[in-house]
This record gives sequence, structure tokens and C-alpha cells, in this order.
Amino acid sequence: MTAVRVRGLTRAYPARKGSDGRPHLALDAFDLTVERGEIHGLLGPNGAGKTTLCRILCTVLLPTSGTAEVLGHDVLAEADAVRRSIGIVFGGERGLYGRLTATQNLCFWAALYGLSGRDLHSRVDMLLARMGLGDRAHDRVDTMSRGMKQRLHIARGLVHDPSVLILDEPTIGMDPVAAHAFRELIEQLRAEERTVLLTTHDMQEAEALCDRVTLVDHGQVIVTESVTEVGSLLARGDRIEAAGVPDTTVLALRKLPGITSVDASDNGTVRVVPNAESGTEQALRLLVDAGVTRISTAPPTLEEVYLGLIGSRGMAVRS
Ligand SMILES: Nc1ncnc2c1ncn2[C@@H]1O[C@H](COP(=O)(O)OP(=O)(O)OP(=O)(O)O)[C@@H](O)[C@H]1O
Repeated sequence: MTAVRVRGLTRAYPARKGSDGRPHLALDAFDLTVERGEIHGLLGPNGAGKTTLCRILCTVLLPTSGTAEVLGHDVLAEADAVRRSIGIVFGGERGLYGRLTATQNLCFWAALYGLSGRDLHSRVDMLLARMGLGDRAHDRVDTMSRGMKQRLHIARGLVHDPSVLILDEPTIGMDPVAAHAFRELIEQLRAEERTVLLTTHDMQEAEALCDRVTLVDHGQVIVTESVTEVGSLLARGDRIEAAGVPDTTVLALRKLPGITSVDASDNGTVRVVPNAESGTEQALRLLVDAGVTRISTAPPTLEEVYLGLIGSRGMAVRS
């Protein structure tokens, strides 16, 4: 069964001041299918419509037109069933009560989902332990680090054991160690056969975690593709890395047609980015003819595809 099915989804907001007076379409005839057990990335610049989609799927925002279903339940007609099936995790500070302890926060949410008594407490204790927060269970949330709050958010999203999880910018504000732990957690969720819809600006994160990605811009789907195949969208040939490349060969590479860039470092390592398949072939031939033997090729990364299709708007930059 499909986990998330969105067809022709449109969400209009009132026209902005200074605009042409037409409603602003945050989502515009949006189609998306997320299979059960899939980790699906939703990537796009600020204002692309990702949060609007997440909010509609969680039943807290009404669509203007079109349909959205979670595990076959319509978000409008069967909102209760959708809420039981889906957990949402927001990035940043939203959604937790700072003056309450971690345990109190989770008990509150668990009670809202109808848990009580021993079930409630064992579920809360289990989730806190699982998120590595067992020793902070009785600390106020506003005394916790961002990474801890983020793990608490994830515990909150799992409190009613949903089979579909929506993670909206979950690693925002996490340091690299916390972000690494987060990736391990996603792998656990995958092993539990949960479905995850993950919005992020971080291309490396998406590439590492997702089975498929949907690139979004201006409320519309640009493309949905598996992470392993997404590089072929550029259809510009594999990137080449070579070591021990003589200076004369670097100059010759730069003169080849079908080459976007040739970056050479002082130690003779060269990275060639072609803009056509023929560019890859010619560059390889030139390197081999020059006696270079340490050569590797790789398809374009998700980051390059994003840059090619959307540009550099809203992409995370790692320091
Ligand atoms: N309540 C609202 N009223 C009017 N316009 C809104 C409202 N919420 C969102 N929008 C607009 O809808 C568009 C999509 O916003 P949305 O928050 O869904 O984008 P996003 O892809 O999640 O962006 P970000 O990456 O910044 O979170 C934006 O142009 C935004 O300004």
C-alpha cells in the first residue's frame, strides 16, 4: 500500500501586498507518491512549499483543491485516521514546552493520543531511553541543548507509534555529532519499516539517507527520482578525478570541448566536470594517453543536480 499519495494538491494564500492581486499558490497542482517503508526526501529552497505540504498531510492545514491521503485515508474526510497514522517532527524550537520536563512533554502528547496509565509511562520511558535522554528525563526542556531538544522532538513524533513520520528540517541546529546520530536513527526507523518523509536543505544528508527525492520549487514538483538515478538527470557524463596529472595535460583538458571545469591542485590531483557525455570520454582518453593511471569516475552528486535544476537558492552549506 502507498504511504502518502498526493494528487493535484493546491494551496492558495491571499495575494501579497504589492503583488498583482492574484492569490499566492504555495502548492500548485502538486503530485507525490511515497511508498511504504520508503525514506523520501523533499528538497527545495525557502518558500518552495515543503512545510505547507507537511502541514496538509498532518491535517493542520486545509488544501484549496486536490487530494492527499496517508495510508489510504483522506486528510479531509478521515482526519482522525490520518492523525493516528502519522507523526510529525519539526526542526528548531517549535512544539515543545520549555518549562515542562522531557517526561512531562511526552506524557502530555501521549495522553493526547489516548495513552494512559502503565502503557503511557512505559512508552514514554522507552522513548526517552531510545533517544539517549534517560538521564535528562526530569530536566526542564529549556535547560537542554538544541540536539537534545531535537531528539525529544523525534520521541514526541514517535509517541503514538505511527507508521509514517514527517520530519521537517529535523537536523536544523544540530552539531555534526548529533546529525550523525540522527542518521543512525533514520536507519533504525527504516529497519522498523516506517515510512519517512524528510524535508531538508542538506543535500549530503538527503543523499546519505533517502531512497528517493522530490525536488520542489515554487509549489511545484520539478522531479521525483531515486537517489541512485538522480545524477543521470543532468545527462552530462560522469565527473573524473585523477592523480599525478602533468601540467601540460591539465592545459590540454581545459581546451577540450564539453568540459565545464578543470580544478587542479598543487599535488597533481585534478577534478574534471564535463557538461556532456562526450566530454567525459575525451577527457578520459586524454588522461590515459598522457600515462595517467590513477583515475576514478563518479556520477553527478545530488548537490550538483540540485544546483543544475534549481540553482544555489536555499541549499545548506557545510562548514
Ligand atoms: N500563513 C501564510 N500566509 C501567507 N503565505 C504563506 C503562509 N504560509 C506560507 N506562506 C507562503 O507560502 C509559500 C510556501 O511556504 P512554505 O513554508 O510551505 O515553504 P518551505 O518550502 O517550507 O520553505 P522553508 O524552507 O523556508 O521552510 C511561501 O511563499 C510562503 O511565504
